[in-house]
Amino acid sequence: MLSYLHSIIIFLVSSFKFISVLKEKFILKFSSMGKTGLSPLDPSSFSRPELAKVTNISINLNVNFDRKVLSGNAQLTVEKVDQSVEEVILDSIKLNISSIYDVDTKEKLKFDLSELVPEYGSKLTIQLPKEDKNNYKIGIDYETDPEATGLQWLSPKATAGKKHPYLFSQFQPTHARSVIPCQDTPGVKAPYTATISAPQEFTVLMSAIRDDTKELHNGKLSHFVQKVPMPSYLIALAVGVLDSRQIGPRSHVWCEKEIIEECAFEFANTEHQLKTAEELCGPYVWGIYDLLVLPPSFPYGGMENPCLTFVTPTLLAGDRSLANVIAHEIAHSWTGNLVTNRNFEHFWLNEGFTVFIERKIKGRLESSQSQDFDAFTELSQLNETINLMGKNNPLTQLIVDLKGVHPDDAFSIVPYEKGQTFLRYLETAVGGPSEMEPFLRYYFDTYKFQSIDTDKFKDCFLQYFNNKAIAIKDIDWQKWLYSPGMPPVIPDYDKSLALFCDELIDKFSNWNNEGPLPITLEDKSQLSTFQVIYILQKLCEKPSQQITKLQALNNIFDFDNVKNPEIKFRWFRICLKAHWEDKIDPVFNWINVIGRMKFVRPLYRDLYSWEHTKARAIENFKANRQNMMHVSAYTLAKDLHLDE
Ligand SMILES: CC/C=C\C/C=C\C[C@@H](O)/C=C/C=C/C=C\[C@@H](O)CCCC(=O)O
Ligand SMILES: [Zn+2]
Repeated sequence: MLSYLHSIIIFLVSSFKFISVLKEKFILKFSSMGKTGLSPLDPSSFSRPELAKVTNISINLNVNFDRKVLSGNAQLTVEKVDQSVEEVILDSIKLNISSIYDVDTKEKLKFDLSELVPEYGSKLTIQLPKEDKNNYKIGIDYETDPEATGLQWLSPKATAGKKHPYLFSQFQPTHARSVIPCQDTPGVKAPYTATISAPQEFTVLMSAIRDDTKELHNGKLSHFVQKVPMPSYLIALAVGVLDSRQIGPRSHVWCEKEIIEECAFEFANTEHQLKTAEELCGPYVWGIYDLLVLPPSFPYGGMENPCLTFVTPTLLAGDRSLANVIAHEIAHSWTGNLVTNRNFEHFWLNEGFTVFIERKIKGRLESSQSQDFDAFTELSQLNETINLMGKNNPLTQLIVDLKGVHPDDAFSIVPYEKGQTFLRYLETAVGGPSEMEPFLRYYFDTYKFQSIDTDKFKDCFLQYFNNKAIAIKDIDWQKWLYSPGMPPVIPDYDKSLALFCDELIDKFSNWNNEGPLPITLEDKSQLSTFQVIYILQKLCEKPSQQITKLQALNNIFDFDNVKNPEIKFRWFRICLKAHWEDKIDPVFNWINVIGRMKFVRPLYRDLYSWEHTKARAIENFKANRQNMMHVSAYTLAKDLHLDE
């Protein structure tokens, strides 16, 4: 009787398991997220790589500056993962597709382009050739829309040279689909090749190794190869009249000729940073590490496009003080580019790790005090951001739910700073850098060329440190990963570089505006750029200051004429908070030139929240939005409540 019962139980359990597996397979295969058709594995993509996946991308495109379009074709190698499927699903936004075919047989293939879902694009379903084989080569002839969200077409007047147009891309998070029909999810990695034809005088650069350039009678063809599999968001393209200068054994800096000297000087330490990163992380697999300094409208500080980091010219402080952004982009060569977040819900795996490594590079090249000082300063910025977003806002969690939320709307410094704080906490728990750094190399080696989620990292960490059961047993993973607001534990950072700054801030705050300002030129001469930034950051977070006090501070620091954008930005914010009318025009002049959202968005928000400048801010945005990249115009419209 007992054994009979036992058999029934085993039968029920295994049937239950079998049904669950079937159910899971069924759900993965047929479910779509509501009416949108977005993937259950990546809420920002229509693609279903778990059924049929793209394993290679090859593009042939012609650059037409007059029409602002790229036209040509993409050839995708597709592998069936589930042998029963008959189609492959891709992402696209406003691609004008003329034909889809089997590259080997030239047979036309049926396809269906779904209705456009704003910001996500259209699901492109392609019927695979009937022939049963492992790999299919699908050709797609198409051209991009002049408003492609991943491209910025600049008129000559928006460049330094003022003579030639310029084109650059920014594909992260989901804009590759506006240029290439592809599985636009970081869960899919593929090598790529590209042949780009452009007018003769232009240089074409991509996030790949350029292996050939052919002069044609009416232009030139540039050919690129990226052998390392990478996600679509790392494909990048720039076309401009460019100059270059070698800055290291594997590095050139590219930019317009007007700023080549400045760029070569500013980024002269790139090879030191690369070597330090390799000591920390392991071999650099991408061959070359070039930098492209873009025109000022580029929306981010830097973008880690493999082989060719894109950077904003706002890093050109003249004193190499902002080179930490280069350390950040170099660190991405491992964190993000080699080991990649499976979808953008796990973006902290890309960015938290990158900031953590960036600061370690700084620690080794400068000092552990400056490494901690950066973390401490940014903690203050994190606090400001979380207050703005709301302490209970689910988007302040490390792992976020992006169902129905576009990644461009979720972006903030939270995954960066809360992520690095978590890693610092883990490092302390396991016994410090001498324990954590070998683990990091093990982690990169274990997951190189893969896309992973947080569970994979957690498993790897727990398995690696299983000999430290007592040390790691109190880690509250749930709280760190899923609770909103500030990090649950703030590390005990070295604050020695903050002490003198805090003294000066107190002196300034306690000064009643009578007698001389108790901060002198001698005090100023003792401060590093980062200490000045820290002081201004703290003043930004305080209630508004009296304009006369700010004038006195300006007499010492000459903030009005400072070149460093990190200083200028915080100074402008303090001035706007004080309702200092003289500063309104300089602020508008600045935000009409630079496009880096880190600076432009808070300044627009400040202008909007001051009744006196609100209407002008809206009017100014409307007049300039056509000169902005899609992501900037899209997010600013929301900041200014114009999307309601
Ligand atoms: C929780 C966040 C969820 C999703 C965000 C995913 C992608 C964010 C997307 O909007 C693209 C980000 C691109 C970032 C590129 C560079 C940044 O590191 C720059 C940081 C700011 C700056 O320095 O200007
Ligand atoms: Zn980054």
